[in-house]
Amino acid sequence: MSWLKSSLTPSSRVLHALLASRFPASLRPSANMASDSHWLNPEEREQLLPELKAAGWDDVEGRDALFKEFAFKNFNQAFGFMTRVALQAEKLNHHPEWFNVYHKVQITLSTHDCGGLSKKDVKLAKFIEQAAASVH
Ligand SMILES: C[C@H](O)[C@H](O)[C@H]1CNC2=NC(N)=NC(=O)C2=N1
Repeated sequence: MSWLKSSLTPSSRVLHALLASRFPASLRPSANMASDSHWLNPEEREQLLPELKAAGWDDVEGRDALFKEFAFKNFNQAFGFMTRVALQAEKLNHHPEWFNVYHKVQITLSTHDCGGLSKKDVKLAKFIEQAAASVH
């Protein structure tokens, strides 16, 4: 990881230290830069996560994951939303962890393959936001 530290800018070095303190090395698998399913590095997090946080996605205590609860007018709207997300999840081969009770849908996003957040989670979260916004 020393190469990573030396290439970090001061701000991302601070973020890296924060991440390192929050996620022990055993939980930070080696970054597989080959695909969108690699663990997001500090720079990618600085770039990609603020937009989702502003939309209401939160960190999950003790996990490198994102969480958001959606509330719709009724169950039909909630389930229609879930159906659209489910079809996109299949297309992306990237699936949410979710819970639905009546008009509410709770969604947690993380990438099993890397043990934390990846670009696939960001991509799915953005689709989820669009799907929720188009429910009338
Ligand atoms: C074998 C298959 O590619 C994997 O199980 C896919 C499917 N859906 C997935 N969904 C999520 N959230 N994380 C994954 O790592 C993942 N991997």
